[in-house]
Amino acid sequence: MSDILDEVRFGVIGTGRITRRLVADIQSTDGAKVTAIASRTSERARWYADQYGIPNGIEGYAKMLARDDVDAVYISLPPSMHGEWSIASANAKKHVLCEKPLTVSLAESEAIDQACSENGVRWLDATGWLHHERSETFARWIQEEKFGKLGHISASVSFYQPFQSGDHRLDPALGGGCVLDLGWYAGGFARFAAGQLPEAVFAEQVVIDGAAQKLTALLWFANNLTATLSCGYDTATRKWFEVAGSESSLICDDFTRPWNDRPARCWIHDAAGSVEQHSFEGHQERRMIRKLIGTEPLAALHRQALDTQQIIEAMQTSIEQKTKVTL
Ligand SMILES: NC(=O)C1=CN([C@@H]2O[C@H](COP(=O)(O)OP(=O)(O)OC[C@H]3O[C@@H](n4cnc5c(N)ncnc54)[C@H](OP(=O)(O)O)[C@@H]3O)[C@@H](O)[C@H]2O)C=CC1
Ligand SMILES: O=C1CO[C@H](CO)[C@@H](O)[C@@H]1O
Repeated sequence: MSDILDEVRFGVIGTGRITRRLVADIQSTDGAKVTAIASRTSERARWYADQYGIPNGIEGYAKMLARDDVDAVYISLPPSMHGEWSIASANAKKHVLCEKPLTVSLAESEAIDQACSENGVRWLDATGWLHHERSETFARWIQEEKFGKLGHISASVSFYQPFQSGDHRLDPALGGGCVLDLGWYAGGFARFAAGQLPEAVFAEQVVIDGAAQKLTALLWFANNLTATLSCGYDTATRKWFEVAGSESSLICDDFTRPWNDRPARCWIHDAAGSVEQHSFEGHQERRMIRKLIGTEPLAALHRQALDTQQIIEAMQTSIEQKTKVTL
């Protein structure tokens, strides 16, 4: 029996920067295709559909959800709109692939999980790196204690962003700011490597032009495992992740979305000074889409997403109250 449904037809909501990448990823995934794209305006919907070879360009997101030729929805909107449209998609009996960050609060993320479960549809957040073969290998290595006893995790995620006016990343009302936008990657990696929620979190942000543009955080896990997170929009692409153990340390670069035309790398440094390089081929987004439209349980990925949302919420509380927050 195939682990993939015969053919899953995706509708896309939103026509932003990342959409064209994911549309191409869906179109090139076995068992998936894009049948419709919805925009706030008919002009943009039609232009986008023509440009990217999508059969239907639709004005208004709700109309997409009423279509019979859509089985799953990819939601590519500013973060404050993720909850509303994911839940509406689930209630319309469509599977949900929602961009990161899943939502702007743990309660809203849990509501997506509940709506999908009540409607018998599947959901994933579009956090591509989790699905790369490299990440799955890290999880196995950590499980096998390849690095010895874990002592520290470090995650740095930054992009140099010369913002254009109106960018949702600068608008707190749209879920903007790097605590959610980039903290999702860094906090998510810490949760992934630790395999659990932290016991406590302390975070600080730097606000520039009305939005958080830098984030620094400390996380404390059980058994004296600690993590440091550093995110920002003010330095050139910096996507380093490190897992340090009693015997060796794992370092990897280009973490969030390794380009498809070059291998994803990592290095293991041991106490004697030797360095081992590993390379992984593979297309993380296609693997992610196949998991969504497949039949394997997604509970562990849901837990990862909900825990990441909880870490972000704890960081937001810590920033607001200027105190260490216990989870
Ligand atoms: N997985 C990844 O690697 C990446 C993920 N992302 C995530 O994808 C999502 C979208 O980001 P990005 O593509 O940069 O966003 P854009 O600003 O480029 O696009 C967002 C789209 O949302 C729609 N929209 C609806 N209401 C609003 C509003 N009030 N303001 C702005 N746009 C609105 C618009 O589509 P329309 O007008 O057609 O309806 C717009 O094109 C975010 O959650 C972001 O975090 C971003 C980059 C990479
Ligand atoms: O997820 C993301 C990765 O790339 C961007 C930089 O262009 C981020 O801001 C974004 O939201």
